[in-house]
Amino acid sequence: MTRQYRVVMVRHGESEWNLQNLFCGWYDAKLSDIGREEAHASAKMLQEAGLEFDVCHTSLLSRANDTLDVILREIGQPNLPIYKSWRLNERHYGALTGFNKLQTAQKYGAEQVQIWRRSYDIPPPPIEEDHKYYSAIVSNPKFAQDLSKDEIPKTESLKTTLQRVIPYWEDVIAPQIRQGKRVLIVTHGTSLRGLVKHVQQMSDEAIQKLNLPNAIPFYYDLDENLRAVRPLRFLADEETVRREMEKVASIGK
Ligand SMILES: O=C(O)[C@@H](COP(=O)(O)O)OP(=O)(O)O
Repeated sequence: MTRQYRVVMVRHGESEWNLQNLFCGWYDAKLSDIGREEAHASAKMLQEAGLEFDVCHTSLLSRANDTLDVILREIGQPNLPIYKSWRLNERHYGALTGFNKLQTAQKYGAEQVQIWRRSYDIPPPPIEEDHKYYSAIVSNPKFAQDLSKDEIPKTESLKTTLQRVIPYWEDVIAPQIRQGKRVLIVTHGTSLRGLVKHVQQMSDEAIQKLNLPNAIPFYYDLDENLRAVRPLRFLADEETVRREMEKVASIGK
């Protein structure tokens, strides 16, 4: 019989900067109060689906780390091994970091903003040293262990994000899945879209239309080559998923 594996993924709960509709990227925004509640709700969905884990993966950013902590406590697995990597960080939003998405659309046009947000390979303009949030990002001590200041990206598209996410999947996550470990990944919109594209072998065009909601877990059943045997499945009803996806797709209020 062909061996099948499962992997579960969750985008973090709403962050303070999601709430304010700001481009966030590598800025270390905290979870909002709603985001924390969403993390609890997410844990409940995992529990109701009877899912348990052996190991989990997250980025170096608080919004993903704190969502994972809430989930693990709530599902009664607070002591699971947690792997944290910069490779799972959100895409770097370059010079757009800290700007309001709607105001940016009013300035540059909604079409341009959607190109920056969702195109496969067109990155936002790079962040410059005099940018308000440049120092907060390059001086974040969490990044210093793995990256020199010069190695921290200045901007990233989905394509360049994938170039760092996929080696992590192949070298760290995939071997654990093959060993039969039940893996949970809690990270960000773009790093997850990179994983989805890879696992589901989506085209550069198709992935541009996918908007991942905050804190609704989804899973893949994988074949022996760790490719999805069917599209991702969310642990929420279709109407909720559709509504939450639309919220993410919109440039916002
Ligand atoms: O960086 C950001 O602003 C959001 C994604 O924003 P969009 O690409 O959906 O505009 O990332 P996340 O909240 O998943 O960490």
